[in-house]
Amino acid sequence: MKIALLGYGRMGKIIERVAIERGHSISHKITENIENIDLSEADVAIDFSIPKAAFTNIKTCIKSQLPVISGTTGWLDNYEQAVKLCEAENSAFLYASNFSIGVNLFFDLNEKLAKIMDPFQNYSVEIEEIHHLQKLDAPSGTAISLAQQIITNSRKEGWQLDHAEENEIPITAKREENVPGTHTVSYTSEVDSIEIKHTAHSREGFALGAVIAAEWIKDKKGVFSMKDVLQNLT
Ligand SMILES: NC(=O)C1=CN([C@@H]2O[C@H](COP(=O)(O)OP(=O)(O)OC[C@H]3O[C@@H](n4cnc5c(N)ncnc54)[C@H](O)[C@@H]3O)[C@@H](O)[C@H]2O)C=CC1
Ligand SMILES: O=C(O)C1=N[C@H](C(=O)O)C[C@H](O)C1
Repeated sequence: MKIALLGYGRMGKIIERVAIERGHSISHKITENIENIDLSEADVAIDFSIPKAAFTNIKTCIKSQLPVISGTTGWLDNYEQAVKLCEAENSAFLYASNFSIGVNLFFDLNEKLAKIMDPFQNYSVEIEEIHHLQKLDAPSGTAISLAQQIITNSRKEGWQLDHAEENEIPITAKREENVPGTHTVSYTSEVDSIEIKHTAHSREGFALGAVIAAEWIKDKKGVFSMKDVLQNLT
């Protein structure tokens, strides 16, 4: 499979190595605007770029009938538009705030825990994410996914960075040198705390999940999530 890498930074370079190890080749290594680039040689595009470029990259691929997966975070205001365009063009698109298989298992745990905890209103829930100093967006896309899962499975109605109202989930975003990505969901009462935590030890897991998702979407049409990919792995 020939892969167009939209974004060739920290993630793009690791994805290149993982993809080659799995027998694929890289047709494009793109680090700037793709609108005038011929992508016809590629079988699939993997977008790990920057928040302000992701939507244009995704639109360009959808309009060219090039299946595209995106891991770029911080562009989700335009997500619904990408979904509508993909449906209108009968193309293929998958966004995941986190491609790591471990984080997607953690997402399942988070949904289950939110349901279990909801009747116990003496526990307050909060989310903490820690990432490296170069990260452009806050809170992380993964923290937003965790918050949305809790909202769907509890009485919480929204989330806020730092200061949340009673009916909202507070998210704390910390930036520390060389942290690939750590997420904690905690429920605290006066007498105790319950926590679930995912710690990425490197970026390998994100990259492997992205290549697996790209292999999976290659011959499909539609809008997908990592849940669709994982259903077919087990
Ligand atoms: N979903 C997931 O599993 C993960 C998501 N991420 C997200 O992926 C994105 C990229 O992360 P990193 O590789 O660490 O960032 P990075 O800053 O190392 O790389 C970004 C790359 O995008 C390029 N770029 C800039 N404008 C572009 C354009 N118009 N089109 C294509 N490329 C362009 C830059 O030249 C650079 O090569 C971030 O949004 C990050 O939050 C990161 C890790 C895992
Ligand atoms: O920017 C990163 O590095 C990461 N971004 C993603 C996010 O915003 O959740 C995923 C991962 O945590 C690494």
